[in-house]
Amino acid sequence: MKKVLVLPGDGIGTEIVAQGVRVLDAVKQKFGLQIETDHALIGGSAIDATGVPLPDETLNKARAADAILLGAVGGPKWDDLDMAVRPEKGLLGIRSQLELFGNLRPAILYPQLADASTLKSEVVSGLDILIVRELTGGIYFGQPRGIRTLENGEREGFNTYVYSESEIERIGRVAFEAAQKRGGKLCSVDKHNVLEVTVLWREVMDRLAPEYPDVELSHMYVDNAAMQLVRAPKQFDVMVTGNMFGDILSDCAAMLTGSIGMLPSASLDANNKGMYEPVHGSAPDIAGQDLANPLATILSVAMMLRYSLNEVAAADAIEQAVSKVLDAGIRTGDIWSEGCEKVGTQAMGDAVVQALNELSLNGEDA
Ligand SMILES: NC(=O)C1=CN([C@@H]2O[C@H](COP(=O)(O)OP(=O)(O)OC[C@H]3O[C@@H](n4cnc5c(N)ncnc54)[C@H](O)[C@@H]3O)[C@@H](O)[C@H]2O)C=CC1
Ligand SMILES: CC(C)CC(=O)C(=O)O
Ligand SMILES: [Mg+2]
Repeated sequence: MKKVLVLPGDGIGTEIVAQGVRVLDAVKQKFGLQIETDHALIGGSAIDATGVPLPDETLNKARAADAILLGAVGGPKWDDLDMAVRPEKGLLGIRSQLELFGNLRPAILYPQLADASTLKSEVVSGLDILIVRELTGGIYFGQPRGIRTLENGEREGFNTYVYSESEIERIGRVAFEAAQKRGGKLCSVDKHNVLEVTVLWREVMDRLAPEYPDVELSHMYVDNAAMQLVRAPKQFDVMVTGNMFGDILSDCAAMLTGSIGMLPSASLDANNKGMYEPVHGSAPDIAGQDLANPLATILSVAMMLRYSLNEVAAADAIEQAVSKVLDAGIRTGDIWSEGCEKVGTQAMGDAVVQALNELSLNGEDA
């Protein structure tokens, strides 16, 4: 029996994870999977219930699980330097405690959503890129950090952008291996002209390259990468970058696919144990209104089945069910376009479950 820990979190986290769990239950039934789920608190809801954003009980359950499904954390109620996500706590705490350094963020445009993309369809049609983001180091974790008062009474805030060679090498290997399995192109994104840490980053990527002769490595500055992502995104296959640049570039890539509500992610340790979550946050502006798009979370369940639970057929079935729902013109508001049926979070979950149930086990319609 495999164990999945479910961490709904805050805001829309509870709404979207509920749909993800329904879809997981549906594939369990369809494929006879032996997977048990348990729930725990994280983020603001954990602060409210226990006083801390990452209770020991949650961390212990996470360590014992084969995979974790997370919604999102944080919100204005806890936004004292976002207590719910801070590195030593909450979301960044669980990522670093479990050493989930390898963050895979695929940005795929479903052809049915070409109209929802912010770019012209000829620029994005067929888009399929993978952003590999280092997740447990870099400026989000570097020490020292803080806000201090200077002698003149003025305050200054400071953070440290630091990566060791071994941290760069291990994320580099994840990216090179991903590129080998995909289109054979890897673009490493840095700010080599300004930041010493990324001089080292580039050096390590170059040093790894001869071990992967089937991968064509290139380098790009992050400002240009942001521009190229919206100018000609199909030039990219796999992109690898540090924690903060990857955070920003993946939200940018999200809009190429129509909405941030479409982007799933996997955060993996060295043994492919993983936490799976949508790329977006807790969206307090739409929380509790049945407006959130649950597809990023549902697609994260598919990634969980593929990467950590080794249930590839079930993962494929979820992705096919999502595609069928989009074929049928069913859309949440964020991906809606003229002529489509606008539905809420729960109805989108209903539609995916129904499409799954209608698939035959060899992937064709029943
Ligand atoms: N992984 C996580 O748990 C993350 C947590 N956060 C936290 O979330 C809170 C809100 O952060 P924001 O910067 O507003 O980012 P956000 O990603 O929560 O929202 C940005 C915009 O995208 C929309 N949006 C996000 N997910 C959506 C979905 N599934 N369907 C439709 N629309 C969606 C929101 O309504 C909002 O207009 C903050 O407390 C932040 O710290 C932010 C990013 C990631
Ligand atoms: C706390 C943030 C780093 C979360 C976030 O924006 C992300 O992981 O994409
Ligand atoms: Mg982000």
